[in-house]
Amino acid sequence: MPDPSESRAHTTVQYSVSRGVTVVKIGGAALTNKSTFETINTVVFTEVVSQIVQVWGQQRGKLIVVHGAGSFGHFQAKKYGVQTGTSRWDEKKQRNENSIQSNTDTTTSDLAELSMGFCLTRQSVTRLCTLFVDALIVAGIPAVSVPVLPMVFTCDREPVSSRDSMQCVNMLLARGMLPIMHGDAVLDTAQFCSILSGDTILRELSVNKSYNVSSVVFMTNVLGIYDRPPHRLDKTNTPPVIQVSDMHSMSIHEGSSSDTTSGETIFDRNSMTFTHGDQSDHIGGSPRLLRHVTVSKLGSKVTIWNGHHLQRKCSTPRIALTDTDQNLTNIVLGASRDTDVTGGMNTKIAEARAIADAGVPVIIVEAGTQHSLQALRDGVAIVRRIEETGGDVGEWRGTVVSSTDMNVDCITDGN
Ligand SMILES: Nc1ncnc2c1ncn2[C@@H]1O[C@H](COP(=O)(O)OP(=O)(O)OP(=O)(O)O)[C@@H](O)[C@H]1O
Ligand SMILES: C=C(C)CCOP(=O)(O)O
Repeated sequence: MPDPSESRAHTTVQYSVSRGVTVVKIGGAALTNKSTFETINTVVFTEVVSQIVQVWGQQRGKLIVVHGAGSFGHFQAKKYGVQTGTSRWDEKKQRNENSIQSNTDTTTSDLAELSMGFCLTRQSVTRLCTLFVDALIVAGIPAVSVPVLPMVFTCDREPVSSRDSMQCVNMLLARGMLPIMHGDAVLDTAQFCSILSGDTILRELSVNKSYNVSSVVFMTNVLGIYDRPPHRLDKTNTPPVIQVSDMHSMSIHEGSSSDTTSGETIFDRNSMTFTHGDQSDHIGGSPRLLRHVTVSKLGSKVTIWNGHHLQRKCSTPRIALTDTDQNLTNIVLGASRDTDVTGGMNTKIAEARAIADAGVPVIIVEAGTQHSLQALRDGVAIVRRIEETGGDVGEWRGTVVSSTDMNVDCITDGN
């Protein structure tokens, strides 16, 4: 899409994006108190804003921020089934296909209800976005909320966006402004509406060739990916177990029946490698933080079935695992919260894998910490160091997901 204002000579400063753009997702688990309806985690929220202010001089024109929903949006989406849209009725119809009962009236009122759920979900996440953007503006950052609704729609929950549709984000970067996007309710061509997770927006931005994305940072409420759920909540939920040591394909079964996006995941051990952190990463001798997850495009034969009842194949995201560390036998992913409609850590790892597959290194780090500040300042340097030292990054704590097919040195650094 041509930009009329770009074709005229003007005196506006054009910010260079030669170094590459950093796309950061601030997870809802960090920004909000996820278990209490529409509440902010003020400590982390304030620290996140402060860290953006600290890096702004260096990152102006090279930073895109996406935030998650946390205790905003998920509750409404769950209540009204926005994530599954009309597909749940199609499923029901299929199951009852021998029934002669007409359901036209039900469908009309159900659609009205679903529409209302769509509106309420959007309003809720917009409220969080307004709080976040307001805080950034008060702190002196030219933050601009960019809704995904007109840019991205989904087809069977898979995002569809054109290169041009995201042109506006590039124009904001070039003008030295900070685009703020967020997970949202979007229109779906097959099932009326759907939910687009902030995690998936990061994948869209990274694989969309309109952007020169050099690194992606997922900030959440834990240090990174652990070999088992780091929180008590997850342990009570019958977590799925991935048998990485198994010679054959492995399967996991999600524990929570109310999570609308969880299902069965099959992992192929031939294309992901894990490197553990050192002993200091052990918390009370239990969960171990993974420092480096290596993704290989080769042999990544993986399938995810979305939804317990749908049993339908989805082309992405795809995850694959390989164990080269003899100490590691199981990776356990906690079932996502009952109120969470976007799949929790499972979705994050799947999207991180897809992004790494596209050649962009990913960092998963705890928001509002010295580790997130370091990742914001120079994520590529962290990835390089991990690649070069095999996992030794000194005091830094987090998980790097990168591709074995990717030469990190090739990522341009204009400075
Ligand atoms: N093996 C694991 N390693 C790390 N975290 C895990 C693991 N299994 C489950 N988790 C949970 O995943 C949660 C983070 O995922 P979640 O999707 O809630 O984060 P978010 O992206 O910050 O939130 P939102 O989706 O609302 O934006 C953590 O709180 C952690 O307890
Ligand atoms: C509207 C919703 C629920 C968006 C979900 O986005 P996420 O929290 O980034 O997964």
